[in-house]
This record gives sequence, structure tokens and C-alpha cells, in this order.
Amino acid sequence: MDSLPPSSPLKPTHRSGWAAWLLPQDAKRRLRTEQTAVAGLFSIASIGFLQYAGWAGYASQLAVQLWSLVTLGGSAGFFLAIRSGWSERFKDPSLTIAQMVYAISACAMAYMHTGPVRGALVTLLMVVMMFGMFALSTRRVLAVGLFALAVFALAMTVSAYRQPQVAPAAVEWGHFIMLALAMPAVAVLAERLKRLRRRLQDQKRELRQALDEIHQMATHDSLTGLVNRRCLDELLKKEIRRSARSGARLCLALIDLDHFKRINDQHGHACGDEVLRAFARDVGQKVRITDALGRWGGEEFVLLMPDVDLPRARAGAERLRRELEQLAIVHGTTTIHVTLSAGVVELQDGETAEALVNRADQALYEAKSRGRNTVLAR
Ligand SMILES: Nc1nc2c(ncn2[C@@H]2O[C@H](COP(=O)(O)OP(=O)(O)OP(=O)(O)O)[C@@H](O)[C@H]2O)c(=O)[nH]1
Repeated sequence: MDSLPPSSPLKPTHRSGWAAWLLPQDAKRRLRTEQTAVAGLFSIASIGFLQYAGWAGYASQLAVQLWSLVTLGGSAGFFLAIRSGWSERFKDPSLTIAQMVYAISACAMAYMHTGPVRGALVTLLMVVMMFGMFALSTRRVLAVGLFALAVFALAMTVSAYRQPQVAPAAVEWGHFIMLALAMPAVAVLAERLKRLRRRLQDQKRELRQALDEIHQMATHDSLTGLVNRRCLDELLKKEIRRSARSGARLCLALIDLDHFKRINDQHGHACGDEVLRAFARDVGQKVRITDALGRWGGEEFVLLMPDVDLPRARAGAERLRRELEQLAIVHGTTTIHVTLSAGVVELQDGETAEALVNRADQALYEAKSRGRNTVLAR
């Protein structure tokens, strides 16, 4: 029974209907699928534009329909590859470079067939580059940029050669020069985005570490490393609620080290601290995995034992008593033997946490008055 686990930043989200069908439960795959879906929606919008160019007579119907088919097929293919998890066999499961190369080639193809409205394809290309800027390293953005330049240079040459009236060489040169100037700007922006992303990741990691430390400090005792009273309080209340709901048994032992003041007085406070640590470390190890041992305060400890009856709980506390009795605690040149007394109680119907601990305290008091080194159950 451990205390509250730190929260995970990527939790599965439960959706229903078409959203559940479209988007996977796995958080990382869901994010990749969403990004691909956004790129796909953009492709569909660009198909709309090409259809308009065809309808207005600026582009050949055959080229428009072919381009629409290629774009739609490519978008659907990438979506399915990512949605199904197939792409996870690759180093980049988002298939960023493949998606960009595909989109750039489709844009260049459309460029050759859209006559006077072909300039819009250059804008489309810049949007494709922007998608890549968020995911790729600067070096890769530059490589993809060079590929785009080469493919568009080819498309421009073919256009100028095939339709010199619609695509004069001078205009094509102008388009090319603008494109060539835009690419370094894309690389600079990609670098800045990368730095920003790295800083955000660092901050996120530091924040998570700080939260883990705060969580540890809020729930654990710094001297012994055991859960502290605040956490024990929460666990106890939770177990009482669970017991009220399911009827499960719950026992609690209040444990106190005998004559602890003497150890402090005779050997010093540091030695007393070492005894507390040794108890937590060596005796605490013998506690069952389903039980919880925590520091209640000073030299007092609480052992929470869910799902056991009183005789078994008594036996559990008795085992700890025997362990401690046999333990030789070494501090510097001093070897110390210490014993414990414990009061063990079982939760009764309708009993509160406070009342349960009070009864354990009374049992502990009785154990002390019977001469210490005693476990008393009632
Ligand atoms: N070294 C050390 N001592 C502590 C710590 N917390 C409490 N103590 C000491 O524990 C001692 C408890 O003393 P008492 O309550 O008189 O109990 P006791 O001497 O164990 O006697 P009995 O319980 O009657 O057997 C006190 O001297 C506290 O100062 C701690 O974190 N470290």
C-alpha cells in the first residue's frame, strides 16, 4: 500500500463516437494522429482551391482531378499509417519528412498545371515548410528546403519551356528567387523554434522534478524516509472508507520505542536519530507489502494493516517486536539494543480514525505498564 503516485502528464483520454474511432487512446499516438489530421484538412482545403482553378478554366481538368486524387490518397495513407500505429516502427513515427516530401512533390506537380494561378502553390509550399519547422531539426529543415527548391526549379523550368506565354522565364526566375530567399528565413525560424522547444522541455522536466520533491517532502519523514503523519492520516481515512464500503477488516498498531529518552541522554541525539533510522530501515523491511509503516511523531510509529483480523495483526506487530529485540544498532563505537511496545486494535463498525488511534494509544499505554517490550491487542 503506497502513498499517492505523482500524476502523469500524458493521461489516456476517453472519447466516444466518431472521435473514439478517429483518435487512438494512446496519448502520443493520438497527438501524432491529430497533427496528421490537421495537415490532411489543409490538403482538403487546397484540393478545393485546385478544383476552383479547374472550374474557372485556369487548370486542365485532368491535372486537377489527378492532383486531387494523389493528395487525398496521400493524406488518407499517412493518416492510416499513423492512426494504426504502423508508423511506430520508424525512428520518427510522425513520418514528418515523408509527409513533407510527398506534399512538396504534389505542390510542384500542381504548379506545372495551374497556369496563371500557380503562384498560390508557392504559398502552399511555405505552409508545408511551416509544418516541418515544428518537428524537424534545423539541418533537416534545410535539407527538405533544398529538396523543395530543386523540385520547384524543375517545375518552373518545365512550365517556362512548355507554356512560355503563361509562364515567362523572367516570371519563373522571380518566383524562384523569392523561394530561395524564403528558405533561409524558414531555417532561422526553425532554429528559434527548436531553442524554444528545448527550453520548454527543460522547464517541464525541472517542474516535474520539483513537484516530485515537493510530493516526497509532503508525504515522507525526512529522517527515516517512512511516510509521515499527514500521509498516514490520509491512508487511514481512505482505508476506513474502503472498509465501510466493502466490509474489509482493518487493524492498526501504535508502536513506541521503549526508554528512548535514555538513549538520547546517554548516547546523544545523533545516536537517537540513528536508532530511529535503523528501526525504519531494518525492521520496516519486514513489514508486509500490503501494510504501511509510517512515523507518527517522535519515537512513535503506526503500522496500518488492511484485510487482517486482530490475532493476525497482533502476530504482525509481534514479529516486528522480535526483530527489533534482536537488532544490534551500531553508532560509532556504540552498539545499542532497543525494544518496542505496541497497542494493536481492529476497526469497529462506524469508528472514526481518531477513535481508533485513541484505542490503540490506550492499548499501548497498557503494554508499557506491563513492563514494556510488549505487544498488546484489544
Ligand atoms: N534523537 C531523537 N529523539 C527524538 C526525536 N523525536 C523525539 N525524540 C525524543 O524521544 C524521547 C521520548 O521520550 P519519552 O516520551 O519520555 O518516552 P521514552 O523515553 O521512550 O519512554 P517510554 O515511552 O515510556 O518507554 C524524548 O526525549 C524526545 O526528545 C527525534 O527525531 N530524534
